Amino acid sequence: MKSPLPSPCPATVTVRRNPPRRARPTPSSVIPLREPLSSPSLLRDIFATDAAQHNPNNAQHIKPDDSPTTTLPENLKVFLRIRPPVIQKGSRTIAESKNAWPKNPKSNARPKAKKTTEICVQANDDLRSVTVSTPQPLQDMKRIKSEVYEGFSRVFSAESSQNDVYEEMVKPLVDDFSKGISGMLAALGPSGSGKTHTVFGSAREPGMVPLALRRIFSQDESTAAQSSRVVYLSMFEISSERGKGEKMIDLLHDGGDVSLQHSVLKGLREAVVNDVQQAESLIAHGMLKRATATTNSNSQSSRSQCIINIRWGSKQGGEEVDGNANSTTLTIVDLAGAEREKKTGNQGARLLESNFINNTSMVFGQCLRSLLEHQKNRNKTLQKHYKNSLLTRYLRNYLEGKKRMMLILTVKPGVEDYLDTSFLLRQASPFSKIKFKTVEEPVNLTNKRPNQALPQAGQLKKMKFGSNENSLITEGKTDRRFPENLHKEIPVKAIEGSVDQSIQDNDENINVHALSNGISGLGIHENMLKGNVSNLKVKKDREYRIMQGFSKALWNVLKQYKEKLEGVETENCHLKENLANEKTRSLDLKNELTNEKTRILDLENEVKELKSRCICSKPSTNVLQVSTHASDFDLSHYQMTKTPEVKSDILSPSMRGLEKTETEKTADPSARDLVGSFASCSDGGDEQHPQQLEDLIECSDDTENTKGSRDTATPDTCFRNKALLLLPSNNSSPELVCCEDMGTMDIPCTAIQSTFGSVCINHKSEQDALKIVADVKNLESESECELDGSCLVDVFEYESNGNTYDHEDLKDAKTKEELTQLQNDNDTSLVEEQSVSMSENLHADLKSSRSPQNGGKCNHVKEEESTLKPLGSILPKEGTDAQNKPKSLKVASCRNQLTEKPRRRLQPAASLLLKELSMLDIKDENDKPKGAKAGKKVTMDEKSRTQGSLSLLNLLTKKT
Ligand SMILES: Nc1ncnc2c1ncn2[C@@H]1O[C@H](COP(=O)(O)OP(=O)(O)OP(=O)(O)O)[C@@H](O)[C@H]1O
Repeated sequence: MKSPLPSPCPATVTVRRNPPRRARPTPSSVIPLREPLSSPSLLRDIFATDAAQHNPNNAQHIKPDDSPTTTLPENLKVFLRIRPPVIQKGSRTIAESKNAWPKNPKSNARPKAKKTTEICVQANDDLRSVTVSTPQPLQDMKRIKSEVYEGFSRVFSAESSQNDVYEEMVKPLVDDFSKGISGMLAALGPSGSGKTHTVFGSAREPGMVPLALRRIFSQDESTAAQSSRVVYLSMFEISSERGKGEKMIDLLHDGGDVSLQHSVLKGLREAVVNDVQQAESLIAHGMLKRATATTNSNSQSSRSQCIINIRWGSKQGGEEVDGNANSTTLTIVDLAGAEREKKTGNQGARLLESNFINNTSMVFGQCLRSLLEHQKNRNKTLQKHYKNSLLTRYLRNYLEGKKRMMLILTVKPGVEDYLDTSFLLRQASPFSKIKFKTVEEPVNLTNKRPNQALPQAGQLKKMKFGSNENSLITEGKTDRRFPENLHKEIPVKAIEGSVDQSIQDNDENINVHALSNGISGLGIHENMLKGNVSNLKVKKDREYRIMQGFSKALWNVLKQYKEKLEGVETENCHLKENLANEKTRSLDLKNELTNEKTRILDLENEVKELKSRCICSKPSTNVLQVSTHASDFDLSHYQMTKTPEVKSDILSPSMRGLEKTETEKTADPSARDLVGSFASCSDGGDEQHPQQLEDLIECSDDTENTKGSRDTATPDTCFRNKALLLLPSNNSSPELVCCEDMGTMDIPCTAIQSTFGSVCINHKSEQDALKIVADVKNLESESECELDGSCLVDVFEYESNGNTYDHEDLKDAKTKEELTQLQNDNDTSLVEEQSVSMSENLHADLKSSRSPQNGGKCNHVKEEESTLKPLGSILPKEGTDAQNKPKSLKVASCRNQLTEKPRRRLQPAASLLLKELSMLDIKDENDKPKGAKAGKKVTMDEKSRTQGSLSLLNLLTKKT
């Protein structure tokens, strides 16, 4: 029945998966290829075994000593079985027809068998590897022609019989089981691949379970120890509970729900099996109860994981004596087959079942993968995947490599099953590298291990003599039936008390004889009591050691905790101290903060007080008098009346902007329009000078630094609220020049104090300013004072302080005579000195400010040119001969300042002095007119001069 493999694709390759191991296989993993066993050969083997067991000297299978055996590490054996392909034959397949096990009556429907001729899996000649050919449609996509999976202990082809599988796979397991080594065989594979067929088989082709039972019983019957051994059989399934939880059902006994608690099955009853027939009938009974259903893949698909346990027991005096849960067990697991939803088309409850099945298969695989990775790299922790399903929890010891297990993978060879097959092989073939290092205690078939077979002291109370039928497993221990009179607890207690006393006294020789005498009436054999006593002693001793170890461990743990506690307490103390310090610090800081706040408040109050004082006093300082000439603008004509300190401080920076070389001066006609915004403070008093000085310096510096960019910039804000009144010395029209556009400038007031008195002018527009100028000029013309040809201009800067100044006050301005009167009141000598020093300072400043760095040009002036307006263009000209008709003006501060403060005496004095200077006509001295007339005039003038003015004149004359 060979089906042709698909033709190889030239563009594809063959991939070798899981290549053969380099290490030599362990002897136990080498399974000699044998011919299928015939009945005679089986019998021969059985007889050989029996002979060995009969002959006490032949220890081939039975170990004489009771010591635990540590087996060498061996690899997990992974077998692969390829089931025959499904060939449609009527409504039944050939394979199905062979399966003669009783079917679950609930599932009668049969899926449509697909007719298939193409196969994708084929066992290789070495019988240890398999080649999986990629179906033609998938070859181009996967670019793999075929995959070779290696490392199997044996690959069973579709032609292999159940006996072949048994001989190669299960027989060694059963043999080891007979030796007292537990083992487990699990069948894995997709749905319908033949797991159940392999495990249980059919009447015609019995599977591994019946074959193993036959083997076991055939051995048991032929041994001399027949009377001392009992085979217990249990069978249960783990299925999904409506897709939510998992439940365990005892398949051999009706209505028995089983639960797993701490690796111990509760509620599972074992059946004592005496012969093969009984065992097979029990299995058949369990199979009928097993949950199955019809799916697209399998007409009788298992919907649960089925576990069969075959356990060795012992008999004493013709009655079975329970061992314990650790007794040798052979476990065979038939997992439900993984399903693809697409393929099975499951829905509803079936789909939930399918999810559960797939999940269990997945967890099973995860456990083994984790074990493999852990063994490959010990640094990788062994993941506890086993917790994720009931089956893996139950099989934990096997899945963690503590007990020996085998795997049989079943696959379907059809092309349509390629995906399932290749997936399973890829996942499971590496499991063959898993190693087991099992520690097993061999079964003493000749009853040489009474401690395992005999009941323990604690169980004696429960022991009841009874029939050797089914026994109920409770917490892993089987109840035994003892005679009723054993319920008399006095002898039992006497035994226990005696043993306890002996252990306490460390008395090795327990008076078993006395004990046996004490209970001789019960008919219990002395040997049995001896065994029990020694067993009890060992147990007590073990418990004592365990408790000792436990108490030591507990003591160490407590010690560590105590140390930790002490450390924590010390740390706590430190933290508390730190906290206290921090609290103190925070309090100090709070106090400091409060003090600072108080200080700030005090300072604020002080500032307020000072401000209020400043507003009240409003001294009009920094009045600059500038003398200019219409034809030749010369800074030397500018003079200023101001205290020397303030003048030098404030004017110097501003004057720097006025630097200009002589050539440029003449070349630049705008020089005559120069507005020296020699700003000064009028309301800050002496305390505010520094700030304003800074502002001025800033302006000047900025101008120097950003010379280019300032051309297009807005006027310097430093000169906001500043107005300049220029009266040229050539008696041309006075010019009012503002630093900013008067139309937009928000000037609350401008106060101009003329030399004839104090005037306060409130104007908000250019027109107002012009009016003021006109008014001042009128006043001058009306006055009888002599004009000396020089032009006195005061530059006044004010700041809005809320005061209002009435324009009409200008009319109340005092006449020049009144001013002169005031001037006379002043200390003329002081005035003269100050005037001289200021004049000198001014000259010095101007000279120093004319540096070639800025080409002698006044940057500030340049900036302001666009916004400054020559007064000549907006004021009517009153005269053309400036030399003959000099005019004098003064800009004054607010009225309220004048009322509070005495009038400035320096200004009139300075004006007078300047007037005198102008009258001197120093220039004319060089070409002094000859004659008595001229000399006479001079003499007359000299007479009218004061002593101070004379000295000043002398000084100036010397200078010039
Ligand atoms: N090696 C084989 N020889 C003959 N028939 C086989 C073989 N393997 C499987 N079959 C048949 O194939 C059908 C499905 O097999 P089986 O029920 O054992 O699959 P399964 O893997 O247990 O499926 P599921 O996981 O769904 O229970 C059965 O009718 C069985 O008789």
